[in-house]
Amino acid sequence: MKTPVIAPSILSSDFARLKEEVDEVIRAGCDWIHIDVMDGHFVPNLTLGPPIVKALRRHVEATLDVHLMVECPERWIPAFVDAGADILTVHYEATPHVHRALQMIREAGLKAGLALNPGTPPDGLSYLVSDVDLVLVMTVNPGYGGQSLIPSTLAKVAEVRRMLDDAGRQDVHVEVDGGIHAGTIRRARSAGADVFVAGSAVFDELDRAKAIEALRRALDS
Ligand SMILES: O=C(CO)[C@@H](O)[C@H](O)COP(=O)(O)O
Ligand SMILES: [Co+2]
Repeated sequence: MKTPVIAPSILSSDFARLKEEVDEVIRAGCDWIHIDVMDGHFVPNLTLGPPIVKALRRHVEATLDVHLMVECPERWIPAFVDAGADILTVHYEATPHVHRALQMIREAGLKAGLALNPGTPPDGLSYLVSDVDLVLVMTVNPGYGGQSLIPSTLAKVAEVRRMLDDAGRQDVHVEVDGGIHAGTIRRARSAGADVFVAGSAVFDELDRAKAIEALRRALDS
């Protein structure tokens, strides 16, 4: 089983103090930072773009795990590559050319992620198992932090892990995203996830190191 990774999502951080916020979770031992890019079309919220990723890249060594909740993500891949993203995850539902989008990410030398909304069956993954380095299973409907995990998505986590292992892709990360906190992380781990996005569970707390430690303890419980 892959070593668990906690990836704090900056969506719930104080954007006016972003560098300090990110430094704080890195000091607490996190080496992935989850960055939610929303365009107000694919999801009903608007967040940030390549300049913020570029600014963070100048200051942090952490893995920048960029979650593109945007229509036609293939249009944005070059800009986020130039900005310094390490992982670019595109939504299966966001383009008719998802295979091409994944190819573009890899051709640029980055890790390619495929995201599945709660209502999307994992069947399409069977045609893409060779083209992904990460599968992000949305455990909430995308667009906002602080939502509750949708229990039915955990069966999909297990199905995705099984599909990847059956295809000999044990190397591919399975990331869960949305509603992950000390009360849900263990179930997500048991279902087969190894990367755990945590936004409000970390940044809504005053003591982030304590919040991250609580997630780690819950993982081991
Ligand atoms: O992509 C998204 C939301 O669309 C997530 O990355 C959220 O940022 C997770 O927030 P929490 O549910 O952990 O508060
Ligand atoms: Co996300």
